[in-house]
Amino acid sequence: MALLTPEDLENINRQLQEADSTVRRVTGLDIKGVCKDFYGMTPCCEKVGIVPVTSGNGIIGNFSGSLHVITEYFGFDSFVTAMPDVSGYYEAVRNGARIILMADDNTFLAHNLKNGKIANNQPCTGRIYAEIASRYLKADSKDVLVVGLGKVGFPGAAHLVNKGFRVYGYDSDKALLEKTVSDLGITLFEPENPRKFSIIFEATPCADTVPEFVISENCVISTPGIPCAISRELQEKYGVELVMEPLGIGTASMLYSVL
Ligand SMILES: NC(=O)C1=CN([C@@H]2O[C@H](COP(=O)(O)OP(=O)(O)OC[C@H]3O[C@@H](n4cnc5c(N)ncnc54)[C@H](O)[C@@H]3O)[C@@H](O)[C@H]2O)C=CC1
Ligand SMILES: N[C@@H](CCCCNC(=O)[C@H]1CCC=N1)C(=O)O
Ligand SMILES: [Mg+2]
Repeated sequence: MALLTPEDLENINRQLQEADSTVRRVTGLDIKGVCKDFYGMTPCCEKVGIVPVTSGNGIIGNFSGSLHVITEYFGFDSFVTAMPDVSGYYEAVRNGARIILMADDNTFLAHNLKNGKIANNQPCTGRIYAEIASRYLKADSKDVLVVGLGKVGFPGAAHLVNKGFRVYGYDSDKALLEKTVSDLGITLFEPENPRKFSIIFEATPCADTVPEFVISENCVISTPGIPCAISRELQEKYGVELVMEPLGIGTASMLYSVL
């Protein structure tokens, strides 16, 4: 499980603002606008209780604090409980939380206590980054390259198929790639038959997973993957619109999905 580090989350407010301006350039909407359109709901100050969890690798510095900044940025009223774990959950409910946000090393959830809806960060992240990529105003076709078909990438690829895009899929795990190609009916991307894409979605825990020969001028690379899928040098050489942010866009997607 690729866990966030406190460094990934430094100055999350600036990272969110930078990502928001890229999303606005790419789609014509800000992140809130994409979430509203995608989920058909808007928040009206729901109270969010953020509960730190000490299991496994334990509390990650900046994680709860970043969720506080992120929830407020998207118009929610949030608080981080003083206690972690069960005591923290109790505290959140007693203090009027409508939505609980908490994460162990394997699952990061949002649970709306009022309507019973529950969300998992991995599919919510995959879908929202795929949705942003699919709304690229300057796309030259409906062809999309998806690199990484795991817990985040697969739901994103499935969403793009449902939206009628022609998905070319790649994953270093050949067995997984073969299964996904047949399950989703997508096209196997073969690096030996290079071609360029104006829309690329990446969700892997490795750097430099998008090769130069698929990058077209001013293409969008929408990637929750950490570390970054392309080098700063390639980003500048091709004027790539890079939609990449470590926690906030995925969290917004979770919250809107449980409204
Ligand atoms: N920015 C955000 O909001 C979030 C980011 N993440 C990050 O997204 C990434 C993916 O997360 P998961 O889908 O849960 O991981 P996962 O392990 O379920 O899937 C990753 C997939 O990438 C493939 N892969 C690894 N190296 C590759 C390469 N060089 N080329 C092509 N495919 C390669 C693996 O075979 C695997 O199928 C992780 O870095 C995780 O930290 C996860 C959740 C939220
Ligand atoms: N238990 C810890 C949080 C652990 C979060 C681990 N999960 C990730 O790092 C995932 C979530 C989005 C991206 N990666 C705490 O409460 O401080
Ligand atoms: Mg994110």
